[in-house]
Amino acid sequence: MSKTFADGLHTLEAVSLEVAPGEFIALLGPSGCGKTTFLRVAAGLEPLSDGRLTVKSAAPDRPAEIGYVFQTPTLMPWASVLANVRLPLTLRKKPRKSADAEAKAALENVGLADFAGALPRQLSGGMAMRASLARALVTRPDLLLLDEPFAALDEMTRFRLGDELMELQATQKFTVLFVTHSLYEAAFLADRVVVFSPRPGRIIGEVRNGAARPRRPDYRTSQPFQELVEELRRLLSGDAELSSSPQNMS
Ligand SMILES: Nc1ncnc2c1ncn2[C@@H]1O[C@H](COP(=O)(O)OP(=O)(O)OP(=O)(O)O)[C@@H](O)[C@H]1O
Repeated sequence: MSKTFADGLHTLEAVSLEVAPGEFIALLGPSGCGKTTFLRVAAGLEPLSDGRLTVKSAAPDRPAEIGYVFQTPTLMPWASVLANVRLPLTLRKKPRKSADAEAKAALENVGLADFAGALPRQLSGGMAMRASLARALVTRPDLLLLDEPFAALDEMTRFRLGDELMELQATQKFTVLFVTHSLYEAAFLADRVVVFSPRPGRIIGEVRNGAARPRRPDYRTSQPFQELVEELRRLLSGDAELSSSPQNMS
């Protein structure tokens, strides 16, 4: 698929990617190469200029369900955490009682069961991101799109949320497209890291990580992990804007 915006900006060029159900894909690339645009196209928020993109549903009787997590949690500040997480179900006209039950279960899955009645401003950054994740998962999506979800968080919280995301995916089996600037985060989380060129974004390579998932935190200090990061660094070398310093390790 390719994407050129109305103002003529050619953003994605002949991107071809096939993703298997349950696969965890990390998208890496220099700033402005079109990673967010790629997610927006996948979510149906942005039309394509050329080519096609299909998201298949796991169930034959309904269209594919897609969840989207943004870099900032984008919670409604006036509504409780429960109401925020319930929102996608409310928009689907799900009866209140079952919507509440499902939203509570989603909050429990992300460790926020005790904060259902809290307002977003009462949450830490990591907790707000957990609530955002619960809101995206409450519809049980086939495909979860995450756009640098942990970028604004401190390093320990990034580590913890990465571990938790991996656990959630292991039990709920959704497919993931995860945009990040951190090669460490990509190498830790993904089955496959797809690397984009500078704009117009093309796929210039991909690195597979066959380590069993969910990976334990100590995988981050293992030799295979370090080698994978090096391979990614080599693939990206020359991309000055790509952050690859150890403090971004996740
Ligand atoms: N609606 C739009 N109209 C015109 N240009 C746009 C639009 N949305 C994004 N762009 C441009 O497309 C290019 C790619 O943007 P995009 O946000 O997809 O890149 P990115 O790889 O996610 O960047 P970053 O890593 O900095 O978040 C940028 O130059 C951006 O300004």
